[in-house]
Amino acid sequence: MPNEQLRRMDAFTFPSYSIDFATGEALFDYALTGPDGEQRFTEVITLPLPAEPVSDETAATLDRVLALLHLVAGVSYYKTAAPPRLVLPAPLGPAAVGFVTAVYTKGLAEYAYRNELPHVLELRPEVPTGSVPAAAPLDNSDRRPLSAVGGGKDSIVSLEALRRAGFDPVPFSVNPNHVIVSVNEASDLVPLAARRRIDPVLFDLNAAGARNGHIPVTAINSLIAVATAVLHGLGPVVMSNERSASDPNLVWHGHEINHQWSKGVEAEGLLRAALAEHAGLTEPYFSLLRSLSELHIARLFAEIDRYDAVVTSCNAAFKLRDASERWCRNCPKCRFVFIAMAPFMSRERITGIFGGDLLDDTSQIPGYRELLGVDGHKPFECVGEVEESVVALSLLAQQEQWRDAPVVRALVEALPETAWTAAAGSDVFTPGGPNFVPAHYAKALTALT
Ligand SMILES: CC(=O)N[C@H]1[C@@H](OP(=O)(O)OP(=O)(O)OC[C@H]2O[C@@H](n3ccc(=O)[nH]c3=O)[C@H](O)[C@@H]2O)O[C@H](CO)[C@@H](O)[C@@H]1O[C@H](C)C(=O)N[C@@H](C)C(=O)N[C@@H](CCC(=O)O)C(=O)O
Ligand SMILES: Nc1ncnc2c1ncn2[C@@H]1O[C@H](COP(=O)(O)OP(=O)(O)OP(=O)(O)O)[C@@H](O)[C@H]1O
Repeated sequence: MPNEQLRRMDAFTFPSYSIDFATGEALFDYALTGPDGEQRFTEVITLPLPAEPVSDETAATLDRVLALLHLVAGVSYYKTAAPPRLVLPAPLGPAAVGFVTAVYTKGLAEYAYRNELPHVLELRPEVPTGSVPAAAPLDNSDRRPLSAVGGGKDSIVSLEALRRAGFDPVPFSVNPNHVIVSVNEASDLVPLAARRRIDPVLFDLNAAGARNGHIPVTAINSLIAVATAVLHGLGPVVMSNERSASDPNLVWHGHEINHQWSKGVEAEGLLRAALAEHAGLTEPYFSLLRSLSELHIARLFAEIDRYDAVVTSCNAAFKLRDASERWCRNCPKCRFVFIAMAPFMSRERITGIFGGDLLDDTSQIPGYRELLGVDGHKPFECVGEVEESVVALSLLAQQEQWRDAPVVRALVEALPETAWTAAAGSDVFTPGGPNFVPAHYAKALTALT
């Protein structure tokens, strides 16, 4: 469909979804409608099937989770046109409506900002009137947790914390690539995996110049994980989303724009509430690392060395096409993770993990100036707060192995006195802030410290 017709689309709708229990294949249908006709999309998500037949109770709970996933996974297709109307297919309770509204507004906020589409920030779904039958309550909180693995340092810290505390976690990933497969192999745990196939029509529309941008992918992966946990009779989905993920990058038209919104604590609370209301799940999902800063997590990661040859946090390694092998060593995330890990490792070890020494490479200085708040705003990437980068730099400046590295020297000179004062009083190693970690899981983190 030509781009001009896409831009005249009036509504985004959700015609149907279904699951085939013989294959685990779930189909999610979407439609953009407008004066020039309709553009349909189908996303296919294949869940791993359990060995035992699926009971009616499990199928009923799963159906409720898939109903939420259907709504949330629509963001990838909505964004090609950004029509003013978002028309939900069935009545929905207030918590679920609140979650879906936030996913399309706050989750698409960076997309709205970059495409200059302020109406997206104000989008309100049209919800058919009617009551929603109450879901049967399901408390699986004492079962083995499903631990989401993204291949980076954070999920490795959670996996090891859960294992060492005796929770016997099941690693789980959506579309595991070679990095995730290697991390799972290094863990020696038996993983579960789901497959997600975006409708190829989307790539054709992108190539033809359709609107594009960042989407709240963690919300989608989270619901696929919850669906898998329900299907396998497992316990809570354990995420590794840190405290700093809740911090916005900037404010635009009075709205916070946060690249990592669906990793933040607000999204976590809204998803939990939606799952409780719509699917009856009492303890479905939480982030074990929520109270920790990225720098703190990097320090914990340094205590674990069995994943050094495989750990990869760089997003370029997770592209659907033309992915990098491991760290690209030239993006904000590579720069941030390097400076966050460096204070807690030998120079030889971190150079081995990254395949190079970023603090020996002066072309990295402009990127580090952004991370340190000297230039521009916090990059639209999964990076920690400015304060965390400043604290990391101050630790490096005190270490013989790092203080004369050319990038460290240049950055130390670039930072104003006020930044050092802030770093000296920083609480980056003090856990804090709201979290949803159940009481009996709190010991998992102390197992690592
Ligand atoms: C890997 C990556 O960063 N991708 C972002 C990038 O996409 P790009 O075009 O360079 O390559 P692909 O990832 O192969 O995607 C091709 C197109 O497919 C569409 N698409 C992809 C995944 C999806 O779930 N929905 C989609 O619609 C999209 O049109 C792609 O162009 O740039 C895109 C545009 O800005 C981003 O949308 C891609 O981001 C992925 C969805 C992605 O997985 N990103 C994560 C690495 C990521 O950003 N994680 C955040 C968490 C944020 C959150 O709130 O969940 C983080 O680490 O901070
Ligand atoms: N493909 C995936 N399948 C399942 N969960 C994922 C996937 N990718 C990321 N996640 C989860 O989403 C959350 C955010 O991902 P993120 O990339 O920030 O984490 P990470 O890979 O563990 O660590 P890092 O921040 O070092 O990259 C984490 O809980 C992670 O486990």
